[in-house]
Amino acid sequence: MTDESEDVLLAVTGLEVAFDGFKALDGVDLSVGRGELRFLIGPNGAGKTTLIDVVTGLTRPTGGSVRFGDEELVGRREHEIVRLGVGRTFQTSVVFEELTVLENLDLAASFRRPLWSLLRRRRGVSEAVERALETTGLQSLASSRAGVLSHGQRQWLEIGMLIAQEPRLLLLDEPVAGMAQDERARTGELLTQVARDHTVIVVEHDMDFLRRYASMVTVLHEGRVLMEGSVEQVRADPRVQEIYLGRAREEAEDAVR
Ligand SMILES: Nc1ncnc2c1ncn2[C@@H]1O[C@H](COP(=O)(O)OP(=O)(O)OP(=O)(O)O)[C@@H](O)[C@H]1O
Repeated sequence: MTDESEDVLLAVTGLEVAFDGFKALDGVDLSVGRGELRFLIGPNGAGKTTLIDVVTGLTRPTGGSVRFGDEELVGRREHEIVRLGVGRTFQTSVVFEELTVLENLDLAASFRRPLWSLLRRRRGVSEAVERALETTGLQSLASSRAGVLSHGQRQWLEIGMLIAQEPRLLLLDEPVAGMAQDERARTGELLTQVARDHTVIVVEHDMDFLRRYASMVTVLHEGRVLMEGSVEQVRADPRVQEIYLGRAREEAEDAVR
């Protein structure tokens, strides 16, 4: 999927991040094509969140480059990167509980709106918000307070808030963590749907979820890309079985079978 002729949206090259001499990222190369749904896996401390933090401008790398289309992202500030069309979710929620679902979406959409359009009196729901409501299936909850949503609905709202900002690239950090089985399935469908119009990178550990919804997987280990491939290739790789699952191979094979 990532041969050189492909239309690449995100090209990470030789990325390095050091924290007090410890290399959290140690020469990461990663190329993600337009419209791809890419899964990123790796054991605790592999550098997944650090990679997302660098792409979104939260952490400054000590070396390397992050190209997003024609733009270099390294050296840019977080809000500039959002404006260029990169959106992310955090492991902690950013939803305002006292506001309704619709108000949360509207507020999120306003982050990318130019100032003049915020000052202008707006009527009704913007197209971007309408689309986000529809995609996430939250229409019937539009006027409910976000505080009453279930864990899954809240995650969908957060994804909706990203969509409302009309990004070209979405980075999602463990979107199904803590979800019940039916919510996971709904989230998998949602990601598949979102990936029809966006490029999506998802950090996710759950092998069962990957088996169902992932096509291309990148495995990070100790700050480097260990391998890339289909879910089947990744599952079959003995290095992944050993390091990713962090146990004896025999035990790991049972776990991913
Ligand atoms: N601000 C920081 N200061 C010092 N060390 C850090 C900092 N942020 C991350 N690290 C270290 O960098 C390494 C990579 O961390 P990171 O959070 O990116 O891993 P991860 O793959 O996202 O892991 P997890 O699955 O546990 O979230 C870890 O060893 C972590 O302790």
